[in-house]
Amino acid sequence: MVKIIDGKALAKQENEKTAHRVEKLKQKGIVPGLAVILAGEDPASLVYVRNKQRKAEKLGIYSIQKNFPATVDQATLLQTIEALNDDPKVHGILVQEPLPKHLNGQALVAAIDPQKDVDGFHPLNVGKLYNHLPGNYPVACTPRGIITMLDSLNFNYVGAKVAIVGRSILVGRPMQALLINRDATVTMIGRQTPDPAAIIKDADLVIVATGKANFLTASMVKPGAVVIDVGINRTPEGKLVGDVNFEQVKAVASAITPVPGGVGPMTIASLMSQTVDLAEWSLENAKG
Ligand SMILES: Nc1nc(=O)c2c([nH]1)NC[C@@H]1CN(c3ccc(C(=O)N[C@@H](CCC(=O)O)C(=O)O)cc3)C=[N+]21
Repeated sequence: MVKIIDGKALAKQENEKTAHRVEKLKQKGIVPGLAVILAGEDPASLVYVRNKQRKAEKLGIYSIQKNFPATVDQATLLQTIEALNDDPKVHGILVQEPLPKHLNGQALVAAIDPQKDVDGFHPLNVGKLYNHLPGNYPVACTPRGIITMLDSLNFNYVGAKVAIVGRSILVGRPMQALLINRDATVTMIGRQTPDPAAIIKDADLVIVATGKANFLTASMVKPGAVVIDVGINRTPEGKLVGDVNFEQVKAVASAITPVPGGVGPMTIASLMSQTVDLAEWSLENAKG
């Protein structure tokens, strides 16, 4: 029997822990703070940003939103980031993707104080993750949520063969680092990869983040593999679907994430717990 990995239930568990940690911090006089910067009116972004803010408030996290028109210039956003870097009420800052084309997203992320980089996208934090350095630093929220899901299955990383489809800095690359740091053998699949189907068919764990509905079909998957679907696509009828043909693949996989109710809710839960991590770490740093 296939296990459907319930991202909503796991996110609820994590959020309960987060709310409890927020309470403890409040007893020490600290309210964890999250600032979200949004430029433009991408409809999906508006939904995610609203969800993040709602969840933050529900968990007792202080939430600030900085909204700008799509025409906002780079300097204004840099000034906003600098002010948030200096604001002691703010422990986590993120710049919502995608950004309008005229803006330099990398320069914005690099301007965030690495200790407030709640997305884990700052080059310093990416470098720490890639080097598998010890110590506390933020990591990208979607891969972090996927690790929580795999841990809930007691997934055996050591020696596992993993195929990751998609090489973005949001998902594929940090996912690769987290998995190789756990002694998995990871193959990255991009547009130019020869014979991706053969690589996927050999994998014990397949993570798909391509943005193509129905990319992964049953015949591509090794029987008993674990399948994680990071995709979010809207069908012409307005239905939300992932990158995996769920109905087909669930007949072959040993465990699979649904869309919606899989990776998405875990991403938000990870963002919330990482905001609290940053607040806790700032307290430790203040002690010296
Ligand atoms: N700087 C930055 N950080 C991000 O973490 C980030 C981003 N930019 N840009 C866009 C992606 C996407 N993302 C999602 C979060 C939650 C759901 C989510 O909750 N999905 C629900 C369904 C929500 C719906 O109905 O649309 C689900 O899968 O069950 C989805 C996608 C975060 N992202």
